[in-house]
Amino acid sequence: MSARPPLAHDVRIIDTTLRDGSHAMAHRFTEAQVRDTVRALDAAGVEVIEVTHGDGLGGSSFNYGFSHTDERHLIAAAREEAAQAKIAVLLVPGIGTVEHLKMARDAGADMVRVATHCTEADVSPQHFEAARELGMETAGFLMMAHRTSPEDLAKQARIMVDAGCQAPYCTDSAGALLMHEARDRFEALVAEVGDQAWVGYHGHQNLSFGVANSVIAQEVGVRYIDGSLCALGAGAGNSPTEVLAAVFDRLGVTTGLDVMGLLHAAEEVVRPYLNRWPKMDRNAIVQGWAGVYSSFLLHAETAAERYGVPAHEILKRCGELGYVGGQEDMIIDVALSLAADR
Ligand SMILES: CC[C@H](O)CC(=O)C(=O)O
Ligand SMILES: [Mn+2]
Repeated sequence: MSARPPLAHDVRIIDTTLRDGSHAMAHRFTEAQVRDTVRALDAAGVEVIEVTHGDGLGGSSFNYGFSHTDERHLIAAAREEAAQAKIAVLLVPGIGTVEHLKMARDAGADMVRVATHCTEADVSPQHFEAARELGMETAGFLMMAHRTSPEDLAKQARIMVDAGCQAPYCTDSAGALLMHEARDRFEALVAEVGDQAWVGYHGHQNLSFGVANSVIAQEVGVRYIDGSLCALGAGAGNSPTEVLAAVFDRLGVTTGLDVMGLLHAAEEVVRPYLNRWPKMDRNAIVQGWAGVYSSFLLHAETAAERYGVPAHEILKRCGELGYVGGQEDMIIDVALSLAADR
């Protein structure tokens, strides 16, 4: 177990525009976009900025999509631009390795978020151990958190915390958690590890609950909350950082964020480079409704075009079949079988 870092404010907002947003950008971030975005987030008081391929370190591949610019360069560029913010990277064991983590540390990353499916935390301990040896802050994503019970999620968080995770997250990868379902999971995590670690929440907007669930999270003791400028992220995107800042300010919950600075960052820095602004369209809503991994969206849209079947049908079928992150190749299988049925 590792001591958790002190909190500077009531909640610590972690911005993932440059990591989860990579999914929505088809992993095409340029160095200039990363530099401009980090400068704006840093100036607005964001304490932690995540920069990695959408699928984490080592994600640039045929299966997940090739990055425009090598993530080592993007991490190093982010480090140069950030005056006060820490730079975080994401690592999914099996996609990224300890070698990738060392590379990220050398490039200037201060924190790693190790992400596993919500029932598979036992693949994470060696990565937490390596991160602590490298002197990095740690957090752990329990992805697709709707797919297990609050009690089991808490047991999985315990595995991560015992391995050196300072902040296990309820990660609503499908944007599927209704408010009472989110609350039950937050409460279970806080009860299990809240005296040793910070509990985190990472939301997606597929059913529009990212911000509402963030408010519930803060109320019941969650202290790390994720957002993205312009909601830039997979599916319908993440809880917008600029909205989180405004809402918490109205609630009198301190974040250390400058609302006007974030609105500038969203409107003047991020919006001009968006090819698509994540939104609650039919495909994204089906993801939240059927509990489908948000990162499947672009893959399903590509398969839909290639095989002539609607993306929302592909996504619905992926939900029925219970596919999880890492099974992106099955999307083609589903599209082929739907095409054959026609
Ligand atoms: C690594 C994949 C994934 O995008 C992590 C995440 O943001 C989520 O599960 O929501
Ligand atoms: Mn996400």
